[in-house]
Amino acid sequence: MENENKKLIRRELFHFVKKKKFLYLLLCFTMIIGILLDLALPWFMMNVTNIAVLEDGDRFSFFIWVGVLILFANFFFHYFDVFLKNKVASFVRNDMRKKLFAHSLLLPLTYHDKNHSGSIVSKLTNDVNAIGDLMGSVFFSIIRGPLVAIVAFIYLLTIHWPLALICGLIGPLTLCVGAVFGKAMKKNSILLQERMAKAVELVQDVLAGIPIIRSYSLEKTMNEKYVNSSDRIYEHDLKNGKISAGLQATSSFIGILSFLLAFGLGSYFVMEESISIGELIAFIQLLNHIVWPFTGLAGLWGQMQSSLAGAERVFETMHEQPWVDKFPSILPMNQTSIKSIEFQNVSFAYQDKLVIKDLNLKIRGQGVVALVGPNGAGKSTLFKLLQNFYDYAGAILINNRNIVTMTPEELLSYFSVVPQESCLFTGTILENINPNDQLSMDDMDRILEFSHAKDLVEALPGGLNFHIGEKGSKLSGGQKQRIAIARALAKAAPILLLDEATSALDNQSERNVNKAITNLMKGKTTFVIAHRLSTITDADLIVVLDDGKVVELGDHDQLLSEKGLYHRLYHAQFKHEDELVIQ
Ligand SMILES: Nc1ncnc2c1ncn2[C@@H]1O[C@H](COP(=O)(O)OP(=O)(O)OP(=O)(O)O)[C@@H](O)[C@H]1O
Repeated sequence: MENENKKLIRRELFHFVKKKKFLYLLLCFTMIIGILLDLALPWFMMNVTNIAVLEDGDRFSFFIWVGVLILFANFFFHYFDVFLKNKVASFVRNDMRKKLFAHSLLLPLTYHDKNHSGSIVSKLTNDVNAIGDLMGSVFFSIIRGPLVAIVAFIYLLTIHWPLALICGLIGPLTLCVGAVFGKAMKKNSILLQERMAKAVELVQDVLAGIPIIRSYSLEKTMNEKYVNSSDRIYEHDLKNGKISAGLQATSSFIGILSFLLAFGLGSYFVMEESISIGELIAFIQLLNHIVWPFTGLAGLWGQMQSSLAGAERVFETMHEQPWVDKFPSILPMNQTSIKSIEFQNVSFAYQDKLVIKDLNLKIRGQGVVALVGPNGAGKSTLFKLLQNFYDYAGAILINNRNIVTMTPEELLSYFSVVPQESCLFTGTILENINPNDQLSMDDMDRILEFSHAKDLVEALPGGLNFHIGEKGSKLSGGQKQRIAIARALAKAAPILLLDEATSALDNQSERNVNKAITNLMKGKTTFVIAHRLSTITDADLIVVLDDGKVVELGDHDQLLSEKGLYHRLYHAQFKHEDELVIQ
């Protein structure tokens, strides 16, 4: 299974190679030229030394020009090599980022329920960057090192094969060292990335809740959590440092050992006159290309493995089945009038927890339907099921059509939603009310008037172009809610889903917004989740939910006279309000 997974990831990564094959071919070309230039230097040193020993002035001046040529060619190809690798890496990062973000937007709510949003942030940053490095410099360095070593070894054989064979033993030795350290580095790098992802999740949680942190004096606790998280990162960082130090020290040991060996034996062969001084210099220079690629390979191998682990995390998300295959188109205006909405034996569980239990409910025509019930009864869940955000057992029908037979565009065009928390986006008021730029300024004017947000918008600097800050942080709770109501009005759908929509408003605003909502509700079907039962006494139908089931149904007076759960909830609330007044 794990191997299958690895194969799949390699195939995914290979897609990039196919997509950018011209760039990869160019990089292969610059790599080969780079290798030849690496080997040209020892060849140059050998010749210049031999010429100097022979005092051959004519050939010396020729080799000076060869040296200049090698120098500039090296500069030129080095520049292109690094530039092209960075270009590939940037392309891969950009491509992955865009695909991952788009895919995240299409993932079902079940995915977001199970995974912290910080994990997607971390995949979009750390993991995507690591994949970019892998597909650029790391990939080529891993190929280049052994290639250089093989070519250098062949060259060594041509200079003096017995010495080459003795020194060539260094290659497998460095490979073993690399394998040992590389394995340790891989394990630690994967843990390091996981720790970093956890730290991002924590930072995101904390920054989103700064006001609460302040109110509850949670600074110390949160700081301790972050310190703890950062210390875990530090531990793995330090361990990477230790492994890297061990690797470098051992590499250096083997490197120096090989030089001493080559120098000692080489000098002996020079005395025996089976090798020239120039050849000995070239030999030692070439040894570099055998020792360092293998020792460097260990670090690169570790880096590659941790990048592959990042790729695994990214592709895991990319392979999650999306809710819809492509972005739904901009929702059409839906003028359909609602004749009926029906829940038929609907059951639903979040993971293992059964939340809606064989629920049956039929609503006919337009009007206001209030959903009431204790916390956790399943009211908000019904809103989500109505929009088909989760799979469930049973059937939900709108105008006698099962909602699962509708396209997402068709289904969602039925609803305007005002959530409990207004859920505004960083940007201007205009961008929040009219995100798809569908409305004319006249429409906007009407909507602002209708939602009693006109005065509020006019009082803000820049009016509709006022920047509301992160999630509307520059607006009061009531102001945010009025903008959210205006956004719902702008959609003008036939079913309104109001989740405690007026809970954040002051009395005056609530009156204004209620007037707007009353206007809007005409000819529509409105579901209201209300905890303050005083706000829904006029509802056409009150549905009392308890533990995922409909336990009572009727209007306010009927339900009070039944003296059931609604009666208890209503009187408990009023008793509580009376107590508050008496105090
Ligand atoms: N995303 C989720 N994952 C797992 N369980 C959830 C999720 N959302 C809600 N629940 C659980 O489902 C149950 C019903 O939640 P729901 O939000 O529908 O209740 P509610 O009636 O709207 O409650 P409240 O009045 O407190 O807003 C609760 O027990 C809740 O813990």
